[in-house]
Amino acid sequence: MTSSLLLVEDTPSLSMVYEAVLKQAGHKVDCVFTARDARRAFDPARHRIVLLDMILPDGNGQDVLVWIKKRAPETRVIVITSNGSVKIAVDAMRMGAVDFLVKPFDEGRLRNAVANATRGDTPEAADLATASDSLPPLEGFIGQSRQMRDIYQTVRVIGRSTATVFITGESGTGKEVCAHAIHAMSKRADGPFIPLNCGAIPTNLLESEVFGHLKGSFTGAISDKQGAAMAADGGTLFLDEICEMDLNLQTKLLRFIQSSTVQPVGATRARSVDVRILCATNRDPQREVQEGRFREDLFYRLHVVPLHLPPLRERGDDVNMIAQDALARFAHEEGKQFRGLAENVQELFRTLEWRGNVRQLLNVLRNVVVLHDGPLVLREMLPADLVRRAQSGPAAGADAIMSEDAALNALVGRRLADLERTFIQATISACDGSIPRAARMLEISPSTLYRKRETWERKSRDAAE
Ligand SMILES: Nc1ncnc2c1ncn2[C@@H]1O[C@H](COP(=O)(O)OP(=O)(O)OP(=O)(O)O)[C@@H](O)[C@H]1O
Repeated sequence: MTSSLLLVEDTPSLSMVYEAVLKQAGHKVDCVFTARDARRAFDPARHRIVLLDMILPDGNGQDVLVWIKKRAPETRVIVITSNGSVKIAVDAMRMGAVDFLVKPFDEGRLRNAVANATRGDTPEAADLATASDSLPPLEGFIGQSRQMRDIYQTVRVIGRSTATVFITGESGTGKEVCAHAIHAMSKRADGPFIPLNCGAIPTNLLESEVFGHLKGSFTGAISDKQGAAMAADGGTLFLDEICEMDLNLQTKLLRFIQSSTVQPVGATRARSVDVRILCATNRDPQREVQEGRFREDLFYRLHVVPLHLPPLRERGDDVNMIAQDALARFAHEEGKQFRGLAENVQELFRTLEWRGNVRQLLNVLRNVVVLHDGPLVLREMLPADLVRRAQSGPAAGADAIMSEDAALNALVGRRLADLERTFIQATISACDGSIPRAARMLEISPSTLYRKRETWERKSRDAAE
């Protein structure tokens, strides 16, 4: 039997265009317009590739996809979705679709998707093999847990779209790493990636950080300033801790998203920009909406594709993979001999709550490396409060807790800058990764803490490169 492509698209004009393009590319095409006809017409022996619109007049395409995959798992289904419904495409990929086309798409994209499906080498076909352990993590991520492999797969799919992504997850779970990975997978990868931490900037300065200002527009505006939105033109703007933005600025952000124009403070005219927005929060955004702290219309505008990063405690042995990598890096930077983690430390790491997640883990290891030497990280080298919190084992024996004198002696001879970093990081750790709480405890402003943390992270990155 000659093979043919089954095209399920209910808009007659679009169906005709797709059919013409595919015929020109040498394919035979059977066209149907409804879910019912798709089920009737589908013949596994004839239709090895199906192009399936997700919105049909008599049902939804997802049900047809499931129906087809049940009968003929080897059939390659390419789904068609409307602009803005990338989440549906992502779900369809999880259900076994090999590729997706977001309307409006051009002829070339249609031909390529079908050609790839015919050869069986769609990027997604490879991604579906993620299920196999072979797919490497995304840049910046370490970990092979099922939860994280799901994240890598989703990021690979949504990276190619232009949709806004709303990343949630506890503090230190890797939301910024994730945003960067989405940017790096996208067509904008050569454009700028501009991260902006809305929580780190005092409220009265945030508007000018986002949208820029003109010289003289307010006291202290001594020269024109380009905001993050303009700097991200042609690339990606990552708004971290978006829920910290006040309602007034949220309104301006909404206008920016709707109009794709930026109006710097003090300017009379708006300028067009082409920016993809990614945002993140460690709060529950729906609750923020319910409690009136976050505009509902902005939330729905941003919440096109939600992505939730699991806490470290749910990622199994990822914790020790990350720890091992960080240990090697920190030991190299500090000129220490550490080679690995003692067995009981690995066990402890697997059972800890890690309220500050990966960042807390990195801080703990940084402290250990600064204060001790290897070859192994031993349980007694860990901060006493961390060991005390552990649920398993005999917890903190009195021996494990250094006396104050011993602790002070261990510090003498170290550089003040290292001590400040170690001390601040230990405080953040003790506050479960919460910068605002740590700032209160240290009696300094959260923005100072954020700035210090960013400088350290940048230095570590530079040293690693
Ligand atoms: N899976 C991972 N593997 C290795 N390093 C990671 C991983 N996830 C996060 N990190 C590192 O942990 C630190 C915190 O990550 P990141 O800043 O992306 O977290 P976040 O969720 O954005 O935090 P916050 O909520 O405080 O803004 C960074 O140094 C990052 O490089």
